[in-house]
Amino acid sequence: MQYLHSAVHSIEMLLNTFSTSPNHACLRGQLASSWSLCYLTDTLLVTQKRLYSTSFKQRGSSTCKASNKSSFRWAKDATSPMMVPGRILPDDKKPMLSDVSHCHIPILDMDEPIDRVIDKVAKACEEYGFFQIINHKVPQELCQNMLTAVTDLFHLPPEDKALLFSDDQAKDVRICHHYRKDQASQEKIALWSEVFKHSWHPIDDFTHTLPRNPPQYRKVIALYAKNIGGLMTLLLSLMSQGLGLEPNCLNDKIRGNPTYRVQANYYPPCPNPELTLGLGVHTDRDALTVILTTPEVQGLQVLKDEKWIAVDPVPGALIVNLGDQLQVLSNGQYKSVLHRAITNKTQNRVSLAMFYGPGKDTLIGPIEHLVNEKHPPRYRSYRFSEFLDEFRRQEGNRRRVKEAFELHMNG
Ligand SMILES: O=C(O)CCC(=O)C(=O)O
Ligand SMILES: [Fe+2]
Repeated sequence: MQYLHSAVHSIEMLLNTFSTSPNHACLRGQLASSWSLCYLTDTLLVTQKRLYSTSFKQRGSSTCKASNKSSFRWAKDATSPMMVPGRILPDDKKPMLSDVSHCHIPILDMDEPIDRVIDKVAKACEEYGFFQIINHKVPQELCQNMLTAVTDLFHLPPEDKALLFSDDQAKDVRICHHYRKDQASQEKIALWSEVFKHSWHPIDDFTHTLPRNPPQYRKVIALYAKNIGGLMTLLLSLMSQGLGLEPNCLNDKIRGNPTYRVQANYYPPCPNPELTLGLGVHTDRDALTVILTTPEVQGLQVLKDEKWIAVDPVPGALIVNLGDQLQVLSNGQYKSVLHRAITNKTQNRVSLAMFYGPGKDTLIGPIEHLVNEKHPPRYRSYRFSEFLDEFRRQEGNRRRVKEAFELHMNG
C-alpha cells in the first residue's frame, strides 16, 4: 500500500507539471490515460480513473474532452479499463527488447569522393537495406523546423486533430492509427502511435489541402519536400551506379507518374514498451524512403541476420531505406528489410517518412541487365497496382507482399 501511495504521488507530481496551457492539458490527458497499460490491477485502474477525473478533467479544459472519433482514445481509455487489453500485443508479437543487438547501420558521408560513396551505398543496400547519411545538403534549420511542425501538429487540441481523422484509405490527407490484427481472435490491436499521411509532390498543387494549423506546416513541408525530391534523385543515381547500371536507370524505371507519400509518426511516451510497438514489423512498399527523426531518441529498429538492431539517430543525419520495389528491380541484390518502431517510457518521438514509388501502371520487374544465367530472375514482372492489391489483401498482418511475386526455381 505504501508503494501504491508513492506511485500515485509520483503520477500526480508528473501530471501537475503539465497544468497551464490547453496543449499541456491534452498531454496531461494522454499521460493519465497511458498509465492504463502500466498498472493492470483493479485498484490501480480505479486510482488512475481518480487521477483522470480530479487532476485532468477538473481543470475543465474543453479542448481536451475525449472526442467521439476513434483516433483519440488516449484520453478516453483512461475511463475504460476494457480498452486496456486492446493495446497489448500477444506474447509472440511483443518486442523482446532485451534481445536487441548493439550492431549499427552504416553512416555515410555524402562529402566523400563520389566513387567511395557509390561503393558504400551499394554495400549498405546489399547488407542492411538501411543507412544514415550526413552532409546531405538538406539544411539543418529546415530539418529542425520540419520536426517542430510535425510535433506541433500532433500536439494540436484533439478536436482539431479529429477533423483530420479518417480510416478511409482513399482520403489523401488524414490522421489515423495503425493496428495489428490478432490471427486467433481477429481482434484489432491498436499500436502506440498516431500517424498523419498525405502526398508530397507536386506539393504546390495541393498545399491548400493540408491543415492550416500549425500555421507553419504548409510552408515548411513544401520546402522540405523539394529538398527531399532532389536528394532522392541523387540517391537513386548512386544506387544505379552501385549496381553497375547507367546513373539514370532506377530513376527512369520509377519516373512515369510516380507516387509520393509522406507519413509523419508520433509516438507518445509509453508506460511499458515491452507490451506494445509504435509501428509493427513491416517493409516499405514503395521504392525509396527518407526518414527524419527526433535526434537522440531511439525507436527505429532494423532486422539484420534475424536480430533486431537499434538505429542510433545521428544528429543532423537522415535515414535512408529501400522499399520493396527496389529489391525487385535489383533482382534481390538490394534489400528491403523488415523494420519496426518501438516506444519508450519518457520521451515523445516523431519521425517523418517520405516515400517515393512507382505509379499504378508502371511495370516493375528485375532490370534486364541484372538478369543472366548466373542470376536468373527472382521475381515475375507486375504492374505496381497489382502489388498494391496484394498489399491490401494482406492488411493487418506482417505483410509478405513481395514474396507473392517470387519465382521459384527448379532444384
Ligand atoms: O519511426 C520510424 O523511425 C520508422 C518509420 C517507418 O518505418 C515508416 O513510417 O514506414
Ligand atoms: Fe517503414
